[in-house]
Amino acid sequence: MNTLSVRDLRVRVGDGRAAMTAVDGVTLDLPAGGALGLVGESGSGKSTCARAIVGLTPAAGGQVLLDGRDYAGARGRRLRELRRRVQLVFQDPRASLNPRMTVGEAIGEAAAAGRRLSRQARAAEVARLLEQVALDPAHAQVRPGALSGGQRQRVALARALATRPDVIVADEVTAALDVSVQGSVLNLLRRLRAETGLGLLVISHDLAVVRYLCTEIAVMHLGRIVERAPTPTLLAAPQHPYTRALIEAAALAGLDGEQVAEGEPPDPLHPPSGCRYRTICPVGPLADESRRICVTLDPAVGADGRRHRAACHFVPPETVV
Ligand SMILES: Nc1ncnc2c1ncn2[C@@H]1O[C@H](COP(=O)(O)OP(=O)(O)OP(=O)(O)O)[C@@H](O)[C@H]1O
Repeated sequence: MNTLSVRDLRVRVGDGRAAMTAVDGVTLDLPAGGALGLVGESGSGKSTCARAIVGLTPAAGGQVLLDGRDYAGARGRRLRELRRRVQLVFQDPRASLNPRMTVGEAIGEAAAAGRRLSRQARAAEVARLLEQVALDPAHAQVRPGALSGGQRQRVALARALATRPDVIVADEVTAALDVSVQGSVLNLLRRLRAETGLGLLVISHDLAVVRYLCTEIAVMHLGRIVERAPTPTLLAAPQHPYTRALIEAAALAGLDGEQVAEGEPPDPLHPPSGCRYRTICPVGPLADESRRICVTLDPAVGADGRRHRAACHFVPPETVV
């Protein structure tokens, strides 16, 4: 059974001439206790997707299902329930932790949301959560400004755990940290998942991060999922040219896929006309785009050598939802 299922999610951002579809029909499934990675270069729409899942950005269409119940467009009590069950942890905990609250107050407030806890029970819960993220319970007395980046991220995770969520959406949670502490936060996430049975949706531009944490990876490009497969399969036998480019770039950069090797990412406001993968397509650029022949192995679109349609997607066999 999937804890979290996202169906055909669409999100529009920006206004007027700058309006664009940042998330364009995304479908994802996170099994209970599973770990799914969402990778793609900067601007591909990963964070917008995460924000829409927890209702921070309105969806223009689609469903966000938790145990089969749709929370897309939820308000009031249902929105609070969604945000209790799906916790979003951001790249920069300074932005999400109130600098005026002590660590204990921030975690205690989350722990007490929606249930009655005595002062004593709240303090005990804060201490338990701090221990769970490998911080000394004495940290409850300090403010976030007195902590290191790695410690702050642990506090953000403790606060997320305080609501007893089914899923944590970890959006670039190690990107702002020193390399020396990135590993310990990744280990913590892995341990928490094993200990608590939490589902993890890991959002990162860094293939090494999702490879380490996730059993399955979905690749996002210009607002769409272009490929999804179990981690070893995706890394060993990528089907989509964009996935291949991402993996090649990661190999060049020591498995950090920040920049696809083919140059600048396309401008999402003005996506390429015709086939959006033509620059990385195995066929290569064609003078006359209307004559592009699809060489994918997917019998529905390419094995018979039919032409690409104007906005054709590369559809690798068996891997795309
Ligand atoms: N509120 C907004 N107003 C206008 N454009 C937006 C807004 N939010 C996101 N976008 C645009 O939507 C696209 C997707 O952005 P998003 O942050 O989701 O990508 P991302 O893959 O998470 O990249 P990054 O890792 O750099 O954050 C980008 O082109 C971005 O500029």
